[in-house]
Amino acid sequence: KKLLKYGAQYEGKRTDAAMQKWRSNRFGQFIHWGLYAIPGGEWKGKTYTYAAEFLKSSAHIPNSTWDSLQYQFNPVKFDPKTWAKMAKKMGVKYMTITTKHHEGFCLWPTQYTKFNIGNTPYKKDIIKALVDAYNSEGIDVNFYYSVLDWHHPDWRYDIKTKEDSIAFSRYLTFAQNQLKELAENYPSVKGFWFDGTWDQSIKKNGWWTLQVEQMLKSIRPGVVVNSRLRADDYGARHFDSNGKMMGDYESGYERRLPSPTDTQVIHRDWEACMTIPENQWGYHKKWDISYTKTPLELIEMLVQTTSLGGNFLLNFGPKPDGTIRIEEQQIAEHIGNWMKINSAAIYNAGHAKGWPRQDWGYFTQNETTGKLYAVVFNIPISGILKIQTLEGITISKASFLEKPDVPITVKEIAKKQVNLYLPQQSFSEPFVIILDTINENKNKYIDAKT
Ligand SMILES: COc1ccc([C@@H]2N[C@@H](C)[C@@H](O)[C@H]2O)cc1
Repeated sequence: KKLLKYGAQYEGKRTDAAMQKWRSNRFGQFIHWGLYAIPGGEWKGKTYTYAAEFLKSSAHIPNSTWDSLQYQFNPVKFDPKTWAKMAKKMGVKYMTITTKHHEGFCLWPTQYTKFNIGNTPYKKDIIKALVDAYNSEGIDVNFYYSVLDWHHPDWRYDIKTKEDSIAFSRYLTFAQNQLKELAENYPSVKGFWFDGTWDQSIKKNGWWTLQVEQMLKSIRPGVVVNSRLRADDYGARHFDSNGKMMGDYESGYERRLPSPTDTQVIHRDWEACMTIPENQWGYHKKWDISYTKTPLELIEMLVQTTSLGGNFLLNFGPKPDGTIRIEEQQIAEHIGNWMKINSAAIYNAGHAKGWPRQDWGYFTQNETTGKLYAVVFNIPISGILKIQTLEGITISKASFLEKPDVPITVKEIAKKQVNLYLPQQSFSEPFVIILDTINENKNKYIDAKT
């Protein structure tokens, strides 16, 4: 065990109300919006297939050229209420917005750099507009902030010389001032999502990452900070050199989920963030240059994440004119229709402890009432859902969440084994079954002697 000054500050899940709200939200909308939306993955007539928010590096564009995009940023069709209403209908309870991505352009009128929304034709504070619109729909707002900054002259990837060290300490002061500004000027912010913290320069300054976490929590008590901000005394990230998670939730699942049988993640808070295309966070003019996930795939990811006690953050990349592309609107609507019927299995729900992984889908369990849900994606040929129950428990009743009066026959066939006989009907969407459980009659079954 190492003695750490900048390691994990506490162990186990936070139990305060703010964290319980963050956890119970479960489903969030990620929004990546910045200057990169303007070229949308294309430069000088060439289409770049790598992530559109990385076009500056993919196309080797110098700062002077890239930064002048700010004089073109004018989302004349931007209406934050339209975005917030779409998000509400989709069923998200929180939204995470890029206040500043790696390009260094700030969507709020920061006093610490001119490279911000105030110096664009649009002028207005996009962050304030989004916070107000989403909060008025009852949706919590978190701020994504990239520590990595391609624009700022004092950014360093590594600290090799005295000059690097002097410049980078100026950068760390700049970044901390911006974060203080964000925490103070937008008091309803509920969390900070840090990115761009993988370089040596940050790993050599773990102290700063703890200082920032502590500063944010003193300005905004209850605010939630992701593990990706944090580096410890030895440069270990997300988990300190003693294996303890830093920050309030693990944010290592990016464009991937834990396996459905990963029993590690259920012990901590975590969040998976997901693109709809294979790998595009910012707007790309060409939607189908890669595979794009279907609503059903995304719903299954949301349910799988919930079943493992995590949050699911689905990304949208708005267009430079301020509208949401039609493909994303259609996916949002499909997911929203599903959530309207089935959100009881998602909101304030989490891992159903002790219930083994099943082939037909996932168990989720309401954290307050203990109500147990089976979310079905794969109906067996037999039409019988075979359920292996928790030790000592059996199922007394099963009913469809959407149509409680449609009977589902329940038959206990052996110890901890129950059959649910589904009605002969076709299902076009994943569906939820509420399971009522009782203690099983212990000596009803005889185990074989072997
Ligand atoms: C392969 O390196 C990277 C670096 C940054 C990212 C950023 N993290 C995501 C949350 C997006 O912001 C993406 O641009 C992705 C891959």
